[in-house]
Amino acid sequence: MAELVPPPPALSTTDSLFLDFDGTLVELAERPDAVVVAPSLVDMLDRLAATMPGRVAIVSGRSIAQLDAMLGPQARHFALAGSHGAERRTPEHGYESPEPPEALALAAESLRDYADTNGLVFEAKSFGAAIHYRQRPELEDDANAAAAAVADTHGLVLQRGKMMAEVRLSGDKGDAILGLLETSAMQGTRPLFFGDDVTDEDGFVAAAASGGAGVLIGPLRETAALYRLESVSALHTWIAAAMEARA
Ligand SMILES: O=P(O)(O)OC[C@H]1O[C@H](O[C@H]2O[C@H](CO)[C@@H](O)[C@H](O)[C@H]2O)[C@H](O)[C@@H](O)[C@@H]1O
Repeated sequence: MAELVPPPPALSTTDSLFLDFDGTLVELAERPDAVVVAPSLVDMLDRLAATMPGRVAIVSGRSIAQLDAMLGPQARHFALAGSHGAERRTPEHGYESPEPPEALALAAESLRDYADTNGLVFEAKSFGAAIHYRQRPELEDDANAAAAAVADTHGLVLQRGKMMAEVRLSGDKGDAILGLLETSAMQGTRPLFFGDDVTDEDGFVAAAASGGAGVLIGPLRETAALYRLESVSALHTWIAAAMEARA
């Protein structure tokens, strides 16, 4: 595997930034609700959004409600694609989402039962539900099989993630990025997508196909990303340097 270099810290008026949340902007935690969002990070994102009006987006597996709760009112200053792209909020179009099918609620109930029975963390989301086995890693195969069966029963998509399995609506982060690139602020810009997880690979492919690039956060692995940054804090440093270079 060839090593990947960091992206040049150069931002132009023709760039758009797409940022994954968990493991990219914030460090992973033991539980979904234990993530720490430093006020300094929110302030930095706010300044970034002011530097690149309409051209900063968070693209996350989290729901927009979860992102709002963690980021506070400043989350309104950038675009959000939540629930792996099933819902989004942009300055141009406001909030957009499909009607959640009844199957989602039924699937969530099944996953909650499974999590309760097995001592796993259950996470309810707006367009999906997840079970987390970080506290019981020995259940990885069983939890993934259970989530796969629930997804299959209810016609939903199985999404594997870091120490979790989720059932959700179809679509992916690549679709989310391509959709956001059609908004007037981002049209024709070069997308850079920063992400750490396998769920971010669709986004790396979409960014490259649109003339931009993916940036893998964390250890090197097989990836469609063109660049790599070592860690969450390396990304924070990169954003600060990129803003400084533009100032
Ligand atoms: O697309 P992302 O913004 O990276 O969200 C992906 C999932 O992130 C969260 O789970 C992950 O982070 C948790 C907190 O650090 C961690 O405990 C868990 O093991 C990770 O998988 C979130 O809870 C999920 O809903 C997101 O889909």
